[in-house]
Amino acid sequence: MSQFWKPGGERPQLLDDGEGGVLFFSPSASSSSSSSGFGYGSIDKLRQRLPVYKYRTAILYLVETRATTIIVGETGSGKTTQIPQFLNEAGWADGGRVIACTQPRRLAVQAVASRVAEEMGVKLGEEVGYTIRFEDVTNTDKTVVKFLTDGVLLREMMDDPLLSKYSVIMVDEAHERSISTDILLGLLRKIQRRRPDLRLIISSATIEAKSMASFFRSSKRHQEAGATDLGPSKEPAILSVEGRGFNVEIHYVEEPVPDYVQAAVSTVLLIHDQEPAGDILVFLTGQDDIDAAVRLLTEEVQSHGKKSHGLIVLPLFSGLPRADQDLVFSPTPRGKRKVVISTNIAETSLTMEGVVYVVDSGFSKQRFYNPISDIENLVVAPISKASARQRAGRAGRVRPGKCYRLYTEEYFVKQMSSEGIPEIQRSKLVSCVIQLKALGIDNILGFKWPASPSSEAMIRALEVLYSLGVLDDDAKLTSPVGFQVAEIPLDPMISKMILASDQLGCAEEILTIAAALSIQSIWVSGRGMQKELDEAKLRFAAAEGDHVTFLNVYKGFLQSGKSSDWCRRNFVNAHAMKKVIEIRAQLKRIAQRLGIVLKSCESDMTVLRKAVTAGFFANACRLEAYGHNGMYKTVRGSQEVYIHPSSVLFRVNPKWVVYHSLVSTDRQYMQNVITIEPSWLPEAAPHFYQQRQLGPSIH
Ligand SMILES: Nc1ncnc2c1ncn2[C@@H]1O[C@H](COP(=O)(O)OP(=O)(O)OP(=O)(O)O)[C@@H](O)[C@H]1O
Repeated sequence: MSQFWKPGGERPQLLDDGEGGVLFFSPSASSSSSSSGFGYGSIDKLRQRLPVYKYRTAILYLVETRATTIIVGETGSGKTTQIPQFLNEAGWADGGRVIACTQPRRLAVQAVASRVAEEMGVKLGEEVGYTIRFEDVTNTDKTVVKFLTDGVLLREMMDDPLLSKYSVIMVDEAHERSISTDILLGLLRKIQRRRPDLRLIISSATIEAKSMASFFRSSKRHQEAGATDLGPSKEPAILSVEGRGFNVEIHYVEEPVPDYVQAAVSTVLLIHDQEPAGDILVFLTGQDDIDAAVRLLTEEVQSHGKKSHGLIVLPLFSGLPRADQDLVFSPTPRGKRKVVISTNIAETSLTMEGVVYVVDSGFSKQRFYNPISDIENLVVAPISKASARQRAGRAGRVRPGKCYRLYTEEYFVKQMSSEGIPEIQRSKLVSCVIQLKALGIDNILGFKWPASPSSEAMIRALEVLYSLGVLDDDAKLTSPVGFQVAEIPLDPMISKMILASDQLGCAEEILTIAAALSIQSIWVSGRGMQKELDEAKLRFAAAEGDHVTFLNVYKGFLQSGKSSDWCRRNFVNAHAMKKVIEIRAQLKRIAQRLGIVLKSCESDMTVLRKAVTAGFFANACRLEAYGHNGMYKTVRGSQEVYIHPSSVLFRVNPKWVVYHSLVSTDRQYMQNVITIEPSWLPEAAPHFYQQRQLGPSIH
């Protein structure tokens, strides 16, 4: 049975609800443990006033005596920033050991590490550091508290399978159930058996605490009643931290809104007009929505409308260059109000000091994969109640706040699902399988997951990896290709494309393409000005397709001296181009480490198209019916797909193409499309495509 604690006393008292249930604190806005008398004092005083502080002794006692502690607490209760400090103060980082705290998102890792360094009065990168993909701000001799993405911790296992330098690993925001979190939980469970000294903390605002506890519970044989001389008890403890930050008043719309972007913009203007000072954080779904909202608000500001006087409008999404992300966290000038328009990257762990108002569209972009058709879509889908609470929790962190939900209360109560579906059950598993293989997990189908993925999805992934030449007949990583692909921290299809470009002599161009494919779009959103955007695209359009068009835009951008003005005139997203340059520089470093020769193919686009095919052959499609927007079928699954209107090949009807991704609206649309020759497919993946499968295409 799980055990519960209440605060107070040196040695915490056991609290049991009698039914093995978890004592969740009500998410309603009515209570506020720290709002009264919370003045601005020293950092120590602020720390002591956080709800989690009262549980300091209980947490340390549990970590001492239990292998796994599950901590459930409201947003803003202080889990992320305080628990690693408690552990450090209690000596868990003595003797050269390190305390790790993982987050699903890079932005949260950076922000939380800076905050904890500030609270501890140390320089970021010394006692407190962080590591995210492509960026390591730690000091091997000094760092005692390290924040990192769960993906990076998985990569660290490749060099140190038992994660031996860590004394405690805190997996934070576990409720998000990202693929990397789930893989990590599965592997940590294995590591625990070999390292009784390792302690795990799983923390979240809303987590299925009991199912998580049973996942970490050992078999009966290993169970113990309490701590013994042989080590900590294997029985996981559940601690529910009661109390929250400041009051957040929730407002709902009375009627469903027809256009959430427009509704978000109107709500921002209304708040600005009617509410006292305080920044606004708006949650939309992706770069396209965000660009549209930023434009609508900026136009309003530029027209000097009274309603928007003093507004500073800033976008926030993962593809944003570092300097622009930093703007979001910089203090708001006196007399101004910042409006940050974000994807769900701002949903968890972040504290933006000035934010008093949150506007929640109720949607986010989510991945959905169908293993039968082998199609993965990124679709705009309703969020869960857990996400809605996280979003509201971005207000009320340093003072009371308000959250405006752009959906009705009835919808929230009756229709919104309480938790999202774990990402592992709705994603393609190619990257996940290669990671497990690289970690020496041979029996992938027997791996114990917190939530099992479908076996069809597993088999599909094994099949693709085999065709990519990454796995051999015994389903082991091939040498060198498999090991190299596993080493590049990108989608294996992109990694394979990069390796192929070495042999084909076009790595210079392919690195640019790989960088452009890893951001959402290099164009500004077409909302409301599609015609101008289409005309601008024509200036760069290449007959071969979008990948070569990227190269033309990239050249133009460099020739303009990376000018924002050039971007504006050409409807190119300046933020996105700066990010492409950043990512390309990182990829170049990786390529050099792998010994890839950075050669240019100059104007030979055939080798470049062959390199793309070497990675993306599984996404090959054949034209089935000419038309205004011709109908294609995927070669493997015979699924009906169409070229997306944003592609330069829209309406061109090329006979054979490969695409980078699919998006589903009224139909399945291919995004980022390039023309190929069918004879390249069996060349690139002989096991995947036999010549007879390809058949004749229409002429
Ligand atoms: N950068 C910051 N500036 C000012 N206050 C901060 C900052 N970061 C954290 N805080 C304060 O510490 C509190 C606790 O933050 P913390 O991230 O530890 O909470 P949490 O329980 O992990 O919540 P969540 O799950 O929402 O991230 C915040 O509500 C805020 O009052």
